[in-house]
Amino acid sequence: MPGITLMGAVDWDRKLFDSLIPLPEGTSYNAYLVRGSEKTALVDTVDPAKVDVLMAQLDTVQRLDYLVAQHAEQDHSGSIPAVLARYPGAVLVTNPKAKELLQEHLDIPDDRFKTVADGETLSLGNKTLRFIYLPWVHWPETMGTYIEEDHVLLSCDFLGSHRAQSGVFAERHIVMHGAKRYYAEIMMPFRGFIVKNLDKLTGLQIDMIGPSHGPVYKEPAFILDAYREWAGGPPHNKVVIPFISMHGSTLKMVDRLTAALADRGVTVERFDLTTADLGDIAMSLVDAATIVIGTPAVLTGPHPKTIEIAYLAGALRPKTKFVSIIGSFGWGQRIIDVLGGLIAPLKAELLTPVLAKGDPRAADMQAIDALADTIAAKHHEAGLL
Ligand SMILES: Cc1cc2nc3c(=O)[nH]c(=O)nc-3n(C[C@H](O)[C@H](O)[C@H](O)COP(=O)(O)O)c2cc1C
Repeated sequence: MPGITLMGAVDWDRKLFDSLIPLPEGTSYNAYLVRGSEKTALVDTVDPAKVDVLMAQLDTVQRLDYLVAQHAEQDHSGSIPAVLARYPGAVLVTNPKAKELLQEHLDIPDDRFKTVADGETLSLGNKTLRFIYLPWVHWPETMGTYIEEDHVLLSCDFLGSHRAQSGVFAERHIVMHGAKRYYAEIMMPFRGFIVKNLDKLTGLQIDMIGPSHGPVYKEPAFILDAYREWAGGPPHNKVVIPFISMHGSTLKMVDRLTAALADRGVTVERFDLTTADLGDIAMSLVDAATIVIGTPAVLTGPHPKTIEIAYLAGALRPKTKFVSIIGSFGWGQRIIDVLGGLIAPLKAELLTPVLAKGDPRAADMQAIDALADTIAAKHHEAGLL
């Protein structure tokens, strides 16, 4: 797009995001240079680990009038101090909440800031930046920048993807995996805000979307539609079973439940927590109607690997309607108390758990079949099956 240049850094080698979720396709930190007839603005910077890449790109930019900070998180804001030091006359443009966070995180002096209101515009001459607050996608201060003359939306983390690639633009079938993984980990807890922010964008003509991670969308409709479905659509006729088994008893119950659900027309996605990728589990949770956690008793409670996943599910708050727990114990346990508390934020209905003492017997397997019956009936009642 004339006058708008993608800058920033592609991070092919980063292994984890938030020191938690694996990045099988890498990621990128996008900055955008917008040159108007009178002024030049840079929108966002890069993770400090890549500051040299951005600085080399800026060798072609003699004068920078504005540096726009859409988001105070360090993977976009961490190189702001270096850019401000290079351009002593540049004004840091952001919203009041982001200013507060930037000062707390990066100690930027007060006199470098200009704060903007929701909807306020900033003229660069023949290009006008309109700032659109997009709160809670995924911090309280996040905002986007709409370039009015070009109908381009720089959407911040909203609508982004974890994907490193050599080209600028997104290909739908290639980007969707990284976009859904990104949504699941970063955006899903804020589903209500996502729907509101999508509504806020509906009046705008948007011909192109430049997110802060991953490739640029030349045909933005598909990512907007995907977000609408992920955040606001109904869950699918699907049960996610994250499980672990030390000696095989819980595994037998998981196998039985998988088969019984398949017989009843319910899709199952299983994750053995000894090897499963947290990002894959998070993606699977996006549209799961039901979660069943499988665990043996370990040191009174559930296996620690299932504690992590129950906590994560509770924190990510997918649109899950039903939950249950299956597993095996030896002599005494508090599995339901512990896991039940962790998944409580889901506000899902707890279907009667099945815990076998030792190796599961016929009665335990019948209880598993009954759980499958209940799940199928619940999905049917909810109009999913
Ligand atoms: C390290 C360890 C700790 C255990 N702690 C408990 C416990 O606190 N309470 C209990 O009822 N069973 C406990 N057990 C027994 C297992 O829960 C039991 O053997 C169960 O059947 C194992 O299921 P699995 O075959 O799916 O691993 C423990 C087993 C192991 C190996």
